[in-house]
Amino acid sequence: MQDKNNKILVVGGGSWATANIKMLTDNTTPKEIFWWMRNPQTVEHVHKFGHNPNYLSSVEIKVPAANVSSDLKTLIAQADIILLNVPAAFLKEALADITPDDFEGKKIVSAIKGIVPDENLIIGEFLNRKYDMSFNNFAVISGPCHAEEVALEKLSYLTIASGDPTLAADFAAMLNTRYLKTIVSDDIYGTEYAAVLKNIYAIAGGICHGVGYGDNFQAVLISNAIRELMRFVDAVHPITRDIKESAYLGDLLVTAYSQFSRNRTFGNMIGKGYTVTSAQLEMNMIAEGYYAVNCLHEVNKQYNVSMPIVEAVYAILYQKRSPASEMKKLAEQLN
Ligand SMILES: NC(=O)C1=CN([C@@H]2O[C@H](COP(=O)(O)OP(=O)(O)OC[C@H]3O[C@@H](n4cnc5c(N)ncnc54)[C@H](O)[C@@H]3O)[C@@H](O)[C@H]2O)C=CC1
Ligand SMILES: O=C(CO)COP(=O)(O)O
Repeated sequence: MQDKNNKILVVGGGSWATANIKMLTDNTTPKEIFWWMRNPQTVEHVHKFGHNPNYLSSVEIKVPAANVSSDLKTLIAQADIILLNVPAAFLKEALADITPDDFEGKKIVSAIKGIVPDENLIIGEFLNRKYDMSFNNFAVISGPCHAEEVALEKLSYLTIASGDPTLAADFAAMLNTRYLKTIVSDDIYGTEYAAVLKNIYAIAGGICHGVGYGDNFQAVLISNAIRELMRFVDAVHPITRDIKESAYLGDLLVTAYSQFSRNRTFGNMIGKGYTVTSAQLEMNMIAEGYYAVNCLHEVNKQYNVSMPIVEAVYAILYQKRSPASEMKKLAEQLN
């Protein structure tokens, strides 16, 4: 990577941002890392102790204290590449003071797996429409990868998708480590939408578990989910893609089966009878699928793809329908 692109700002203070800081600093390609965290007290804790007190607190933060701050505008001015990593529901709020001029000449990489509420736009589209960002200056990081396993240095694979193959390859080279391998792709839409949908399917899986279905049913649900996902991404962005690749099927599998999955955990609580608010309070982490299903329900009005799993989750979370009876109805439609 040319020197011009070696100043990287990570935006967000959650688990995945912390894991991304670890990957970037464990990788030996020369670079300078900056980190934006919303909360000044958290910044102060990182300055003093070199750990994020709230998420993945065992990870040692090897970023100079002077580069960690809650002043986003100033940090953006210093960076070449901005890695966005706040949940989609809070992205507009995080960027409230940022103008298209602030992003001028910068590359933006999104590690967010969500849709911007109200706008109903995936992150690439949102930045393109609101900040005039070109898809050639944009990349997405996705794939089956839980922050908790990165902290444990368990072998993981990420896909970097961009309109610019050089940006994808250069950013991938900044992440590769002993425990992290990268794959590059040009499918921004498919990669983003697959990541959004798998969160909804993980909620569905969690709800089914919560209401008492077993592993046999879960396997059928997930095999229907990958077909539903394929129908949708093919309708939105019809290019040749192999849905069995890690960024699509792999991401769905990890979220559907891992003990670390936020979305599945959230769904499980809903299935057991928690309200949305009590499940959210109990988690202290964000289940993107909760916000995404509302957006997807809207976006799909334009495409009319058959999405019975998305619709069942929408009915449970937004129309207060009974998880048990919605899942019973859904079960009739699966094969
Ligand atoms: N955790 C993971 O393993 C992975 C997460 N992602 C994606 O990364 C993005 C960030 O998620 P995580 O790091 O998992 O989040 P998290 O659930 O670990 O942390 C929640 C984050 O949301 C912030 N937050 C909570 N309430 C807020 C509010 N009212 N206003 C502004 N910010 C608020 C918190 O400060 C924290 O940074 C999501 O889009 C997620 O889908 C992607 C791959 C893996
Ligand atoms: O996207 C993720 C893993 O690839 C994280 O989301 P979950 O925690 O819901 O699985």
